[in-house]
Amino acid sequence: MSKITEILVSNHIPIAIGLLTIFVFLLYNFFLKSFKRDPRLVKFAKTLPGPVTLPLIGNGLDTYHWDTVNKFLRYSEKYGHTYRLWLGKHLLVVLTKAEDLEDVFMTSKMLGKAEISRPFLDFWGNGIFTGPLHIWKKNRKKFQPVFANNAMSAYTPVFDDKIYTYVELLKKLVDGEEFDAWDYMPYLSFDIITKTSLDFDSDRDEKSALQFHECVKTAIEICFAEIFRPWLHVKWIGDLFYKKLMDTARGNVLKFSQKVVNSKIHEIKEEVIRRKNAIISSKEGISLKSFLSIAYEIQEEANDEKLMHDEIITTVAGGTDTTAVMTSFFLLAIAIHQDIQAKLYDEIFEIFGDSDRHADHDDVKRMPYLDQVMKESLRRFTLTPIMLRDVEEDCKIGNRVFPAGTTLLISIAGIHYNPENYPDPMKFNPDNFSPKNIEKRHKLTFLSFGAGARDCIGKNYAMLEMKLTMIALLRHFSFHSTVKMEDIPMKMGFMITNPNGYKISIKTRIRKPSYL
Ligand code: HEM
Repeated sequence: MSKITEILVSNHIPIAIGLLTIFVFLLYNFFLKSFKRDPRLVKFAKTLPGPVTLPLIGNGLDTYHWDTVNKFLRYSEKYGHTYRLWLGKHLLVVLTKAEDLEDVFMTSKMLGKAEISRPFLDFWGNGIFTGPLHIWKKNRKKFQPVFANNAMSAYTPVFDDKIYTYVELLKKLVDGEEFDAWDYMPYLSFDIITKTSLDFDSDRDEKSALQFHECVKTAIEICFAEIFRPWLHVKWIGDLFYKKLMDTARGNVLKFSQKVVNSKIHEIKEEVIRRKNAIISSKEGISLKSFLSIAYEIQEEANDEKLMHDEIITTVAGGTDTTAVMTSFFLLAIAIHQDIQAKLYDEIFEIFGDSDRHADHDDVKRMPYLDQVMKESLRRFTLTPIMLRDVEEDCKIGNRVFPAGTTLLISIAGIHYNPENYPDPMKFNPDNFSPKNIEKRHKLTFLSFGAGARDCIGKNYAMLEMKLTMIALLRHFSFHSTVKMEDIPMKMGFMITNPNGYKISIKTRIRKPSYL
């Protein structure tokens, strides 16, 4: 029998109530201290509209569940393009107006990732996605040449080789039942990113790919929970729920990274020497070993092996689910919109006719409609619906001065789904990206790859990979689906997904344009 029960049983109820009151009082004070808000932020928050806040947790009951990003969209309709939320001691200001974002992306005072997104560090560490500014500045510059536009031709043969392996696999599904594109796309993305960045052949090693994907998914979900459920901001409480899971996820991807480095250490060292003698900014300077050798150099300079693995994990994670989710959504969208698919194939036919020549980087540049459809997919299925940044010094954004310490929640979804930017925003309409329509809009109304100095370093790479994939697939197959556009659910976390899968069927492509 426990002490408290004994006390109750022996009729000492007042003592028990007293102890309970003291416990609740101590707990309240603990949270009061942990969630103490900066008076400057409190004063600023009072000037902004926003939902009712509760003591201590603020708007934690609005943001604790997985529908949070959808809620942000509904709040934008109610409170306008700039509104506030409190999560514990953190003041979040949600921004959804493209003009205001100019002030955010044009200054160096808002380059740091938000303090509230600290849980990301447990998985991605000090890699360029999450690392502190002084490390990010140095390392982003070092990796820039490997992701530059003129480096892409070094990767094109790999893209091509891996994509055609999947073309062969998909041939077995021709004229069959509907299947889930997701059963293929993550493996293709993983094969491509591991070969191009690590010169490592994962060759449809489903176990590694699946494990990597599961670990990243787990980490993203834990981060989402730890950020948007303010009671988990207290580190020991967050750890109580998630530390073991997060440690396992990180441990598994680390093992993969260590396996690759150990198997390649001699080649990496040779490449470090070769790169020192090459002109790095030219495409000849870039090879499949460049990324790994830069990561190795970073480790040597900082005398910190963890940093090399942080960079490897960051890039492999950044290059797997992102392109896999987007190509899956893209296939589903064109399978539903046969007219768009026909127009896309016409553009492909215009360049290749019925030849079997494989596409290269230059072909891609001659395909404006493919670019439009790709951008519309990135908008309509906004992969990363939000970004978090901290205001490091007082700054003017729009017509307000934001005090240092404010967290900015840049709602990419809020911008992409705003009918003022894109009329009928839930319609899949590649004309949104016709040159005429692009010209009419503010440039920051398309934010799929972020913007400014901290935009997606892999954007050229991702676009080329996805476009080459689509060209190869469309030249071999036509895509069909019984799914309706309005029935596609979007689970909005830090990365959107479709919990129902991407159900498509395929037929052999008849190599004829629609006008013949
Ligand atoms: C459809 C594909 C992709 C989309 C939509 C996408 C989107 C984004 C966005 C929005 C950011 C900014 C995040 C923030 O500031 O919070 C970002 C950053 C980043 N992305 Fe991507 N990404 C894609 C593909 C890739 C690929 C293929 C790679 C690697 C090869 C990659 C690597 C990174 C890295 C390392 C960062 C951090 C950059 C920095 O902070 O300097 N991404 N991405």
